[in-house]
Amino acid sequence: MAPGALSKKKGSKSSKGPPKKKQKGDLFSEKRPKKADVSDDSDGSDEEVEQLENFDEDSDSELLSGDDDPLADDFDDWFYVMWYGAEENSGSDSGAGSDGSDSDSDVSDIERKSRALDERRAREEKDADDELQTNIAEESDEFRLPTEEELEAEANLPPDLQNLQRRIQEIVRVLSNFKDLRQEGAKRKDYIEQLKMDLSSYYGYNDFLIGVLIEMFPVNELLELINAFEKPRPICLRTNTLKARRRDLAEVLLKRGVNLDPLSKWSKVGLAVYDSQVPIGATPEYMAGLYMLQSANSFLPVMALAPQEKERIVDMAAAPGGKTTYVAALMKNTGIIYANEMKEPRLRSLTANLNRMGVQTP
Ligand SMILES: C[S@@+](CC[C@H](N)C(=O)[O-])C[C@H]1O[C@@H](n2cnc3c(N)ncnc32)[C@H](O)[C@@H]1O
Repeated sequence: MAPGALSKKKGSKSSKGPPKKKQKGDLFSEKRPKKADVSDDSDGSDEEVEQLENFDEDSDSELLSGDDDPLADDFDDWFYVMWYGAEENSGSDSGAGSDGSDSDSDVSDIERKSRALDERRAREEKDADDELQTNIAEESDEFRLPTEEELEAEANLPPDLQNLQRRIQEIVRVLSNFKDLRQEGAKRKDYIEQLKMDLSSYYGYNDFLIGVLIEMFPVNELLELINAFEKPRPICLRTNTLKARRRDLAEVLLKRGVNLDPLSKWSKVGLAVYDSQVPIGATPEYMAGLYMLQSANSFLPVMALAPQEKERIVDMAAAPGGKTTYVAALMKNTGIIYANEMKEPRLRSLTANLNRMGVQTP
C-alpha cells in the first residue's frame, strides 16, 4: 500500500474511529489460513511485510484496547505463526501460546516479535549473501573454455541459449580480470574467439559485424551495447518549431490521451510516447504539421550539423523528410536546402511532409 494511502487511513481513523473487524477482513480474507497451512510458508515475503505494515498501521488502538475484539488474540497468534512458523510459536518464549493465553503486555509482545522478525531477516540476508558468494566462487573455479570435442558436440545440437548466455558472461568476467581469472595456458585470443562465436550464435549477428564491434568496444561495454540493441526503441516525435512549442504540443496531446514525456535532456524538441488512446500519426496536430514522427537517433545528425540561418545544405537521401524538415526548422525557413531523393515514388512522401510541416518550397 502506498504511504499516502496509509496516512490517509490513519487520519480518518482518528477522526471517525475504524470499524476494526472489517479492516481485518479487508486485509486478510474471511477464510483465514490454518496454522499448518502457513507454518512452512517461507516465500512471498514482500506481500507479507506489506501485510505486517498494514497490521501495524491499523493496530495501534487495538493494542491498547484490544479487549473488545474477540478475534484479536487469535489473529495475533495466526500472524505470529505466519512469520515464525508453528514450532517457534509453540516455544516457551512465545507469549502467544496455543492455548490463547495473553502475554503480560501486548506492546512488549509486538516489540519482541518485531525484534525476532528483524533477527530472522538478518539471518536470511546473511544466508542469501553466503550462498551468492559460494556460487560466485564455484563458478569462477569451474569455468573453463570448452574443448574442441565439446564444441563439436554443441554444433550438432540446437543452441542452448542458457548455456551460451552463461558462457558469454563468464568470458567477459574473465577478460575483465584476465591475470587472475584466466585458465592456465589459455590466451586472451582464445577467450575472444569463443566470445565472438557465442555472441554470433546467441544474438544472430554475422562474424563480420561481431568482429568490428569487438574491436571497437571493451567487452563489458560491448555486452551493454548489444543488450541495448535488443530493447525496443521508444516511439518519438519531434516538435516542429516552425509551428509549435514543445510544451504546448505536449499539453494538447496529453489531453487527447497520449502518454508522453520530454525525450531526454539532450533534446529540446523531442517527446517520447509511451502509449496513446489515439493513432499518433493521425491526430489533428499531426495533420497540421505540429510534429514529425521521428526516431530519436535521427535527430542526432542534424544536431551535429547545427544548421544556421541562411545556410545552403544538401540532404543527399531525403525521403520521407525527417531530417530535411528538422534542418528547415533550425534555419527558420531561411537559406536553401537541396533535398535529393533517388526513388520517385518516395518523393510524394517527402513533398507531403514538407508541405504539412510548413517548409517553404520554391
Ligand atoms: C533511410 S531513408 C532517408 C531518411 C531521411 N534522411 C529522413 O531523415 O527522413 C533513405 C532514402 O534515401 C534514398 N536514397 C538512397 N540512395 C540514394 C541516392 N544515391 N540518392 C538519393 N537518394 C537515395 C532512398 O530511396 C530512401 O528514400
